[in-house]
Amino acid sequence: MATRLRPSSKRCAVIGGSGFLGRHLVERLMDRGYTVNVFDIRQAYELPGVTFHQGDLCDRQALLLALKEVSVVFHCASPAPASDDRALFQRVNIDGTRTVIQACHEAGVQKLILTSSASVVFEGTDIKNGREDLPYAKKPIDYYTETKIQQEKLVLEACSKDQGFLTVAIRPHGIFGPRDPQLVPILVDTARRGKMKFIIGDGSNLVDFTFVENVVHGHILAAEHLKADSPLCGQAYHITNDEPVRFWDFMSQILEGLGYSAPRYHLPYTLVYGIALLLWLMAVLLRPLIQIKPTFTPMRVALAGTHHYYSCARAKKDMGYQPLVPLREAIVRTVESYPHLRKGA
Ligand SMILES: NC(=O)c1ccc[n+]([C@@H]2O[C@H](COP(=O)([O-])OP(=O)(O)OC[C@H]3O[C@@H](n4cnc5c(N)ncnc54)[C@H](O)[C@@H]3O)[C@@H](O)[C@H]2O)c1
Ligand SMILES: CC(C)CCC[C@@H](C)[C@H]1CC[C@H]2C3=C(CC[C@]12C)[C@@]1(C)CC[C@H](O)[C@@H](C(=O)O)[C@@H]1CC3
Repeated sequence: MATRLRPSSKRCAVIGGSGFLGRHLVERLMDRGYTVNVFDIRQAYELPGVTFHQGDLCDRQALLLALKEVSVVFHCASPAPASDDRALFQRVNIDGTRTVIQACHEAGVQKLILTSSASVVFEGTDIKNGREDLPYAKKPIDYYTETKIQQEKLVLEACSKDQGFLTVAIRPHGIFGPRDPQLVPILVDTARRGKMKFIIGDGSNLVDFTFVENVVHGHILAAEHLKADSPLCGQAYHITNDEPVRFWDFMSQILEGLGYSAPRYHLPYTLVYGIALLLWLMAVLLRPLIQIKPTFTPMRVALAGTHHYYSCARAKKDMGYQPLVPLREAIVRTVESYPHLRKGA
């Protein structure tokens, strides 16, 4: 009879491990002596000691191969937030997460750490020092957020001390850092097209941006503190740099660091939001004829023109979280990591 090996507590799988956050997480886990399986729909790199399993997380059989003898699973896969493919979000973030939970049960996984998002409580209006007990957004601002809410609920509800299956959700906000395919590249592209001249609103709104290494640190702390007798079971935790910054100061520091001019002229928030809404509606109506991808989507305008920063008090108390890299250093390291995006490069 085949004997089933007891999963080692240092054997883990990273679903979405080819992505921006996932790869940073994999690298740090390796440094800390974990054995890592990556499961992703694409293989983006090779790393000695890391086993890649290419597949769709909606495919339970494919997942089961990657979860063999694994005790900890990090789930940080998602379609790109900018996509407007509702069916894809439903399939991957909701149905796929159900499949991940089912596969974890079948494989005897003990802990599941989900990368959620602080945006699950964001409805496009100000949030100042928001805590985790804020209600989920009743009117989520896009399909991404709508399905991240359902995904987080599924994972937290699956937590069962009786079954020996413990879950926790990490809610980062505005992740940035080397290799990020979103924030800096979109910002630079917008600047290169001459569209980063305007500040939306009066420019005083405070926002959290979180350096990727701090997000990774929060995930590993959560995995290591998640025990049957710990307060982490079935809970969500904000993980940010804990240094709210003016949205437009942050953008300006990145732009100027890369040699571009910072935005200077102010436009009223409601005007820009109205235009973004109109453009989005036009894009939806014209979709059968042409594909329009507006830069200033209602979501981006809301993120750029409102206060939204979150308290990390719960993570500090329950898992001893403190950001490892301060914002100033994080910005310098990020700017240095994009020589190809410098003005004139
Ligand atoms: N980037 C941010 O600012 C931010 C902030 C808060 C939360 N998050 C969350 O963090 C996680 C990671 O985000 P990221 O910025 O690294 O994104 P990313 O796009 O770089 O990585 C996501 C990975 O998931 C993989 N993936 C997508 N669909 C899949 C499928 N069906 N099966 C298997 N793999 C699949 C992709 O191939 C990709 O490698 C996501 O869950 C996202 O919602 C991101
Ligand atoms: C065109 C300009 C007005 C803005 C250009 C920069 C934007 C591309 C980024 C600024 C804030 C970013 C952000 C996200 C995507 C990129 C930005 C809009 C998220 C929506 C990505 C998904 C995460 O879950 C969100 C989160 O809760 O952290 C991000 C919020 C910030």
